[in-house]
Amino acid sequence: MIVLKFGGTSVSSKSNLEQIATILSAKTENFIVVVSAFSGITNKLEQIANLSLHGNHSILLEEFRNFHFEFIKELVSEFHQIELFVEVQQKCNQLEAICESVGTLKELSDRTRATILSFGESLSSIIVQKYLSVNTKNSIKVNLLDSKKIISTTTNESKDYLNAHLDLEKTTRNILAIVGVPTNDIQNKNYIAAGFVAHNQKGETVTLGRGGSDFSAAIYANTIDATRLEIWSDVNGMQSANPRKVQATQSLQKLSYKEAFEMAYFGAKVLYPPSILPVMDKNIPLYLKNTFSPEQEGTFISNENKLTENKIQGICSLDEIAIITVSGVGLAKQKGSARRVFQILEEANINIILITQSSSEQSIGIGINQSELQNAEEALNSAFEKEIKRGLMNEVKTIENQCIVAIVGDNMKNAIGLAGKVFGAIGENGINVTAIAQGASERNISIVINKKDEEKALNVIHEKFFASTVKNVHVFIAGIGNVGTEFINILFAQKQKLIEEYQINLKIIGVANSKKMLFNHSSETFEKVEELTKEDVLKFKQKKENKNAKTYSSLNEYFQTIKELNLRNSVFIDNTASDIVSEGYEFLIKNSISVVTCNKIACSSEYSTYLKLNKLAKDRNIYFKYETSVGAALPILKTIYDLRISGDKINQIEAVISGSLNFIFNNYNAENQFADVVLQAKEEGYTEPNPLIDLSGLDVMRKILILSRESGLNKELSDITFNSFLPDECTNSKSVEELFENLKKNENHFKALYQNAHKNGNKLKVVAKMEKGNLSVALKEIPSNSPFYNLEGKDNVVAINTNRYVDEPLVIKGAGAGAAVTASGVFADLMFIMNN
Ligand SMILES: NC(=O)C1=CN([C@@H]2O[C@H](COP(=O)(O)OP(=O)(O)OC[C@H]3O[C@@H](n4cnc5c(N)ncnc54)[C@H](OP(=O)(O)O)[C@@H]3O)[C@@H](O)[C@H]2O)C=CC1
Ligand SMILES: N[C@@H](CC=O)C(=O)O
Repeated sequence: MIVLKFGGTSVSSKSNLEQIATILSAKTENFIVVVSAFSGITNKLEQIANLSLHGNHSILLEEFRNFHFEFIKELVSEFHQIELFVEVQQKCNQLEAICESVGTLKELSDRTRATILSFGESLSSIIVQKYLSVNTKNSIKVNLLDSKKIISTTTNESKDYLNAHLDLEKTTRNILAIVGVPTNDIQNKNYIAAGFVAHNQKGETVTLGRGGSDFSAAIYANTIDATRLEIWSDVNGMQSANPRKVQATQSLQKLSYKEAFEMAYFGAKVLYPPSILPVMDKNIPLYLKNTFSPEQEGTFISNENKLTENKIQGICSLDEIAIITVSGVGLAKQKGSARRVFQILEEANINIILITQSSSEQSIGIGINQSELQNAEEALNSAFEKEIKRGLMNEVKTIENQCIVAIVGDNMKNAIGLAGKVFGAIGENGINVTAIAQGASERNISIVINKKDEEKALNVIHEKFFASTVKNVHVFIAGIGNVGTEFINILFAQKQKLIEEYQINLKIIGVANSKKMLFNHSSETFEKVEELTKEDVLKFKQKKENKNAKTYSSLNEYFQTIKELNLRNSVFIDNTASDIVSEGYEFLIKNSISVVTCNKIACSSEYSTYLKLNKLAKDRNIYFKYETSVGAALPILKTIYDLRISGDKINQIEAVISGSLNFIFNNYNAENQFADVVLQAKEEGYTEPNPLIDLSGLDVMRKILILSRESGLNKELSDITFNSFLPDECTNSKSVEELFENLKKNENHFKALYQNAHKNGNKLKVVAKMEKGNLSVALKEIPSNSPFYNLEGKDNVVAINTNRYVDEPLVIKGAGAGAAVTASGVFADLMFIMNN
């Protein structure tokens, strides 16, 4: 014989009941069907109970009656309706009488509440029984078992009416007396029973707790030694996490009883935790199935705890948690002190969800429901009043608005490094851990964190442990000019491939330019943001109308929004040349948002800033990446890092590291004008937004400064020796237009520089040097025998001498400017972060 339980949603429409009839008629064994109240009915009964205290229950009671009447009309023919109408009317009369007395006495005890709540299942079981026996397609005769009479509990204390304790022995006798000892013969004796309801020793109606219909079904299964228990709901079994909070969850095909218990206890609503024990007791296989997709495998729960290779089976959470800490020297080495704490809480009727104790024994952390915090605090402070006065104990400390994230899996036991991986993942995302608990079984690691980080933590851990889960990366961009646009092109060109081959989904969540920011949000509060499409971003770049594009008063608004969105795996990309943007890095990194930048300003400002940003990122286990700040996508910083980490020492660097200046001096000749060549370099995207930054030598100075710092020197811009090749008039230009005017005016100066070099058979190049701890930048005439002489177009070259590269330098050479190559370097930095 088998037991099946159908939840509220499964029994709440005619088509659903047809589905149930089809499922039942396919069964080859006799069965007991346990049903919940129709969807929403138990909540309605709760409201009726509460309103009856003030005599205001009539309208809802009428709704309750009408709902059942209407549903009956929909389900069965007129001939069968009368009988059911009478049943409903009788029950409603009883219910009304109870509510009236509650109103008169102005007293609503748990005993009365339990009776009121029991009407939902009482009616659903009668109505479903009728439907099953008279529906034309799959008529099934089922006998009604009166759960209220046959499920016995030991309850007689007032607080247990709503959460009664099962008397299994008595219940078994009661059930077997009716059902008989099941045999393998098909006797065509099937039953239906109300879930949730039972009676106590005094014969009063009690309930088995919200979700108790699962428990009822498990009790029936236990008592009749069922060959299986099937719990049918509207989801495909137990999921690896709550699909409302975690994207791309997976159905768990196999779980052990203990794993299922942990998952259910920590919030997996698909199964009421107490239901596990009765089936585990008799090793009865438990199936969680979807009424609306019966062909889906669902979840199979059994005694076997090595069913899957998964180290982690699921991740779940409980919110509305508070942590209360009892501490003081009086706790240490005092036998029974922990017992006293727990006893005080038990006497105050407070449920303890989690416990941690420091090994010094001087503090005990206890996780409880936030709603019980005040009572718990008062109870403990008053019980320990004397000890607190004597300084042996501290007043209890409380932390509110917490949640517990629980990671569950039998195979976590002895899985080395697993906890490290979990804490690494959440730490990298800036999530602070308030408390940790792990049972000796190692089946559950519980982490207490701030409630605001709940979804972030669940998703981060889920993405880390479920291989087929696509990891979402949330990208925030500043700047969609030359480099920024190419970056967008690369990202969208690669997006699908990254999802399919690398399980990484790059989502652009925000973009900003010098005046506006854009997020794809539907409410004013930015509560839910969706990713931006390529079209959104390009329209924003073109400054086309978009109701979501917001003019900010300061870029801090953008930074603040990024922080408040609190999305996991957040990366900020700076594709600007703005100091306002680079000033925000510290804030972002402090909030565990990695930064990728091609903007050189931060790393070439004060040494202390450069150091601080790198240290902050390292401390938070996140990334600050700026490979493209020197030589665009050429792997220069990476090479220096690799050399140094392997114990080498950078002794000298000689480099041409301005793509624009190399291009300009390669293309400037006797025939053309200097200003025109500079304009061409600008138009081709090699110069800085303001070419004066290149021509003044500042760009090259910033780069050699960054190289020196990466090589281990503590240098400032003011330490660099530099002789400008620009006439003062050009250097003092106040705008890009004025610069070009001044370049034209000073054409003779540039021609003279060119002709001098040309006459000597040399080429002009701006060379940066780090030698014996000194930095210099200079425009030089390069003779034809120099390796730099043939450096074409916008190319860069960096020659590095080290302890290992002594006679011949290590040389890195290639395109050192250009929007496309730079964007590819920015993208590579982003991928580096994702892959690490
Ligand atoms: N081009 C190259 O070869 C290389 C460039 N780089 C670096 O790339 C960076 C970008 O260069 P490029 O794309 O040519 O520059 P662009 O001038 O083409 O684009 C700059 C972008 O930054 C935006 N911006 C400016 N100020 C701010 C601000 N305060 N807040 C937000 N956004 C702002 C601009 O917005 P708006 O339109 O509103 O002005 C624009 O979208 C520079 O730092 C450069 O040094 C690095 C290596 C090589
Ligand atoms: N303006 C720069 C571009 C890259 O940093 C250059 O000319 O090299």
